Amino acid sequence: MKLYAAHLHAIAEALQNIFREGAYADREIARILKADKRRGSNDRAFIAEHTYAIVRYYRLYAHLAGAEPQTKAEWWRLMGIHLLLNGIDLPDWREFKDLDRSTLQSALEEARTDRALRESIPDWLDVLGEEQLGAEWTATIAALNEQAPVVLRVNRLQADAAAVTESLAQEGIVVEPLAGDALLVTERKNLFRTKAFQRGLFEVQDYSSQQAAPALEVEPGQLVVDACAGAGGKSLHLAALMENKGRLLSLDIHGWKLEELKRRARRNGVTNLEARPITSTKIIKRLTGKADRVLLDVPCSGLGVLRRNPDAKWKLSPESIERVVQEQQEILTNYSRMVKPGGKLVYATCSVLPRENGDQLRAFLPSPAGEGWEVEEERSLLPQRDGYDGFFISRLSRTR
Ligand SMILES: C[S@@+](CC[C@H](N)C(=O)[O-])C[C@H]1O[C@@H](n2cnc3c(N)ncnc32)[C@H](O)[C@@H]1O
Repeated sequence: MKLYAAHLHAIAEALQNIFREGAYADREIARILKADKRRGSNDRAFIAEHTYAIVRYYRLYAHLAGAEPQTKAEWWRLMGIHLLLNGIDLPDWREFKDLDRSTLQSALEEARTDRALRESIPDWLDVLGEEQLGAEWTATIAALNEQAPVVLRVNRLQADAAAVTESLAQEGIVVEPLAGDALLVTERKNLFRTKAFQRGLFEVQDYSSQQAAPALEVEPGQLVVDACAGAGGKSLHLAALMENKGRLLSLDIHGWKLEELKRRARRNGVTNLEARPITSTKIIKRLTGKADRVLLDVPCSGLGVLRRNPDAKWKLSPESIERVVQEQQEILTNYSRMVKPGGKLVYATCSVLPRENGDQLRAFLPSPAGEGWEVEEERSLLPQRDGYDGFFISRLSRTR
């Protein structure tokens, strides 16, 4: 494989911004790719793939390099280590002069005996993961370091699986049916430029995440509240399941996320959705006892989606997890009031930690707010077992 210095410059710049300036990996990679319009799709794929891979294995590579990179030359050395360990021969450039594959391989063998180092995660996270998941943690964290499969959800308001498959095939993109409305993309391509995407025939959504909206068992005509709607991945799915009938209220504390949701709703042909920012407790109070269904896709550590956001492991801390656990309990306590007797609620996270998942239900049920509630279903999806993002989906019903 021929290496281009311009690509490595771009990767080094992205890494510097992610690790030293606190940039989010996905946004930084998008920015870097946009900055030079002359690049072809292979160049873009190379830059994105290797930047993500280095973010994923940053701790391990820094260990092998002997220090955390600060200068440009040190970032080049780290990239050299990554490329060599992935079987890519290095050109005779001065930045790579003292790197040798067999020396690196033996250092790697030694490092691999330490799980936190091998999986490139902070020590505190390794301790927490084992405490929370026991023997399952080793396989879970290894699976979370793999590349995520790309999955689509057919937008049933405007198409069916056959129409999406056919439209994508015309643009050279092959998909395979999974279950439900999910299609697996077998080759990485820019899906957002396709006609089918622009016409709102599908959304890109992980298979695990696609299980959340159906779990709420919505019916056309109901009043459904998506209380942590964000940019609306699950709201769009709920609208499709409601067949655009009834009322879907999409709430979030961040109005700017709802602006994105509205754009997506228009593209998806959704007509029964109202997006409202939560600016005070009034909106929740007014809905007390009114909703047939409430989805709580709560903020979480994101530990189930490390495949997609590998930089999260460097941005999380024990304190940030504590804070989010507190917020989740508050949201469950306050927002469950919106459900009417006989109604249902789904509590979901993209975390693998029981602390953010089942434990939250166990804390809620005996509390005053949990009176009259029952758990109907609880599912923990794990990447090594189920093949997709780590997710937790539970359905509760309000009996009185
Ligand atoms: C996991 S994300 C939601 C993702 C979204 N449901 C989707 O499918 O695309 C959690 C969302 O909760 C929002 N949030 C955080 N605290 C909140 C609160 N107290 N009330 C409502 N939304 C909140 C965040 O802004 C974020 O958009």
